[in-house]
Amino acid sequence: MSGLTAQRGAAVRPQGGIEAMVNGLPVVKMNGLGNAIAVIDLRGGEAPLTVAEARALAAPSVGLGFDQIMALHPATDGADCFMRIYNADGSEAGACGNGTRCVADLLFAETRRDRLVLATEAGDLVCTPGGAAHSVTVDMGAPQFAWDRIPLAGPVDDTRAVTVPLDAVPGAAAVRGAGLIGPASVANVGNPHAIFWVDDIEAIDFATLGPLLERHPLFPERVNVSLARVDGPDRITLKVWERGAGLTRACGTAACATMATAVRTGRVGHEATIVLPGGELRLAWRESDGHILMTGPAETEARGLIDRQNLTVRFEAPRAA
Ligand SMILES: N[C@@H](CCC[C@H](N)C(=O)O)C(=O)O
Repeated sequence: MSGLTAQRGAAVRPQGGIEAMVNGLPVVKMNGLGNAIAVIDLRGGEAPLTVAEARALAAPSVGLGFDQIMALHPATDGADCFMRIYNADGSEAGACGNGTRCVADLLFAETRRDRLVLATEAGDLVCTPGGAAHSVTVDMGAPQFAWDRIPLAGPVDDTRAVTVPLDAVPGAAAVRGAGLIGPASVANVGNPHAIFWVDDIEAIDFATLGPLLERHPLFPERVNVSLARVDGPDRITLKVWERGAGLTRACGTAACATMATAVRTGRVGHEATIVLPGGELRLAWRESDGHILMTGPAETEARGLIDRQNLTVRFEAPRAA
């Protein structure tokens, strides 16, 4: 069994690769370019995770160490499953690019199919194999740019260059490198993103500025914040402060939003490599339908069972090589 398997008395869904077992919820610890993902299977009809459960599972003592949980629920409208996405702070998100690749990688193995439709609150995502082993291509849909779809706090004519006044945030203007932050390009790719185009990413104290920008009053639903440096007509280096998770090794949706806004502002062509601290993603903005295609890896680290009563995790012993 290649999916999220676990040992318990009786499998509820013997056909499934991600089987709900009677003494715990199966969980797979994965990563997409170092973005830490926990995939939890609730397709047996178990109750959705609560904010408190998601937060408790994020505690370092539990050992899951995730940036996001992808919780799988029964499919609706013919999709292969419905995904609810939780950040480490317990908040829910409409999209997670790296997590979607992780789920698709598990379900490719479980279903032996090479096309999956994964439903989210923000829409259906079509996943296909990305070429190399455990590489996945996700059609992330069409990005939105209207101010009220980001959303922003008030009308802005040109969302390609939005001024984010630092004096609205106590202390922000004094942070090292804050003066290097110009207007942001904003986009919603199932979740909200602000991309600041900079020449020197490392000159900015992002660990301090990131959380201040995430909660800037311009963004009523908070925002994922990226620092982007254009290295050439098909290459961008990116560092991301994620809403609800902080600095992560990679953020798939940030790469998608960066791609869309970079094309929109004439910075790159329709295909590019986005370089994140955890590695590279291939991005394409398809002209025929305006959809963003993201290709990158998914990696499985460990499988285990969650005891939902006590919110603890027991990992399977690693298999002998
Ligand atoms: N890591 C993700 C994005 C997860 C959600 C985000 N933090 C939000 O709250 O919108 C990705 O790979 O896209």
